[in-house]
Amino acid sequence: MKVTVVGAGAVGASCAEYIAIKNFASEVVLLDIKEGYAEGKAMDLMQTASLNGFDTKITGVTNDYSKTANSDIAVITSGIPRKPGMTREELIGINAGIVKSVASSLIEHSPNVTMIVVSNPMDTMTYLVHKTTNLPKNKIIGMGGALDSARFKYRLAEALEAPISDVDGMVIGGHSDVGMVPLTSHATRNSIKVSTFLSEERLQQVAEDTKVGGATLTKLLGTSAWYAPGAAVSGLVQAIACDQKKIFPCSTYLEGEYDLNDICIGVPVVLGKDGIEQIVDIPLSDAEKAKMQESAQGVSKTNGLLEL
Ligand SMILES: NC(=O)c1ccc[n+]([C@@H]2O[C@H](COP(=O)([O-])OP(=O)(O)OC[C@H]3O[C@@H](n4cnc5c(N)ncnc54)[C@H](O)[C@@H]3O)[C@@H](O)[C@H]2O)c1
Repeated sequence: MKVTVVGAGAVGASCAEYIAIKNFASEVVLLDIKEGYAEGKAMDLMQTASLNGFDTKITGVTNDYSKTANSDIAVITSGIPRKPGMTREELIGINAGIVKSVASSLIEHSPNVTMIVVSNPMDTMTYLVHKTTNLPKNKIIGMGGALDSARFKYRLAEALEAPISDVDGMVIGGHSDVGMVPLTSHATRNSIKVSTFLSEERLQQVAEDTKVGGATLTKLLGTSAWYAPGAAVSGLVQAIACDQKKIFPCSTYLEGEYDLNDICIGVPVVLGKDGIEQIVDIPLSDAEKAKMQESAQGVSKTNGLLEL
């Protein structure tokens, strides 16, 4: 199993590290445009192999796509992250050009690759890959909901004063501060609806804290976060590489599901060896349906800024 990660910055390197530590891939290629940067990150990570007990071979390359040839899975993290006060949508001008050219270079050397898009604004970047490549839709996956759901579970556990392993919940919709739809009515603590333990006001607070989870960290760190994003990507890569058939909310191209068309947005999907193997249409309340439609309008507006 060969995995390429484009962008050896904060998220790319964290993602490569988690993939390696989970020890399911034979090879990870880190690629960056900055001379020597990916080579340095790869060497540093390889020097943790004997300490962390993994055999995955990590190599770093400067913009040499021939070294990525025949990758099974490729992750795109290249591009600029947001700074405090910025929205993800503001990154579109620079990141669209980067994502388009990176996707095309990857496919040139790995025509059967499954692509995971991370660069922001992620739903629009996933749509861009869908519109500008000939990859089938099941092989184009946007990562946002897996991270947002992890943040949701963190906030739920905090409110419940319960261990995170006792909590389950999912965030669908667009990967933006206003577009996320945390499914509070579906969230559970060990199969019991969280509304049994938390007031409606507290649940609303959990949802709001989840939606601004990225912005909260960007303010604290001065740039966007990387540990949880890297871990979330590694979870998707593992589900595909190991044919796990796990359900994650991912951005995928919709053709009528959730009453949406011609858009990539976060919905629950089954991930296995064929990438997105099923889109799971779950019943939503009227309020959740309305939030999903509103979220989709926001994503479509950003998609409208693309020069396709
Ligand atoms: N989808 C999500 O949930 C999520 C979460 C966190 C961050 N992000 C996004 O991921 C992206 C990366 O964030 P980061 O914190 O790792 O940023 P970073 O600046 O640390 O790393 C980005 C890397 O991309 C490289 N790069 C730029 N242009 C390139 C090109 N054409 N080819 C190859 N490499 C190139 C840069 O040299 C840099 O090393 C940002 O757009 C950020 O907003 C998304």
